[in-house]
Amino acid sequence: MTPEGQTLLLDGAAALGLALTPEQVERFAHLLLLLTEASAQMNLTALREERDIVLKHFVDSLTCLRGGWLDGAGPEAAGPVLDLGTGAGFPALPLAIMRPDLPTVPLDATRKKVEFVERTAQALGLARVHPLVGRAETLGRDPEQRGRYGRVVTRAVAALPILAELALPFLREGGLLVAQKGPITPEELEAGTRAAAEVGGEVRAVDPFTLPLTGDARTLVVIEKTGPTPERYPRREGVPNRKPLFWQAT
Ligand SMILES: C[S@@+](CC[C@H](N)C(=O)[O-])C[C@H]1O[C@@H](n2cnc3c(N)ncnc32)[C@H](O)[C@@H]1O
Repeated sequence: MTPEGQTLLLDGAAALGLALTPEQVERFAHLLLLLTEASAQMNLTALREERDIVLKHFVDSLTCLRGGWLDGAGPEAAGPVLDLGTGAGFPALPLAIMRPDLPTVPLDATRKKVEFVERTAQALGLARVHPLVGRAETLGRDPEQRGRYGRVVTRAVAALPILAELALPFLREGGLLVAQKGPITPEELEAGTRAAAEVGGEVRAVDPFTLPLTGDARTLVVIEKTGPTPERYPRREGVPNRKPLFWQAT
């Protein structure tokens, strides 16, 4: 990582109230190198410039720590953290760099992305990261996965009603979905609120903010699992996206 990239990382994290240790900066630099090398070989992420990766992947991922919603996750009684639709490992890998104590499960339907996340977590010495390949619709019905997690994080994956249907089955009651999104319309929020109620959840917080240094609009939406998810959810693969609950697919 160039000195300019390191300054952006430190400034962006500081704007979120996070002071990075030299070891964390070193791990982010290593992640940047591995991501850049792998992106030359396969279609992992659209971002190629160091500035974009640092701000729009690393700092953006760290915004899942806003509000302290992930506090309390991790111990056996609270349950691990699932990153639903992790892609090249966002937010899971930056989160694990900040919180190596948290058992974190990055999940994605695309095997080559999950293999990249697994190799990278090993190379960075992030021993509590255990990636999983598969569709959320199917894994959310697997008795080993359903109700296993204390938190689900998810960034840039789907509209809120779809996320509610895919994520809530994985959570224990009292667990939280922390969804990192761009700007959210009142219609999407309304549909997400109704979908959450349908699958056993309630919206706890809607936190609009701007991404440090870029000024891009972001929203953190937090949904608590307040009751059981009915057996019929999630619906079979592809249906939540094609026919989102209470929402017109675009
Ligand atoms: C736009 S990418 C975002 C990746 C990453 N979260 C990020 O912010 O860079 C969406 C990812 O979600 C995954 N995904 C979408 N729907 C999924 C599902 N139903 N089950 C598992 N993975 C899914 C896709 O394979 C893709 O890698």
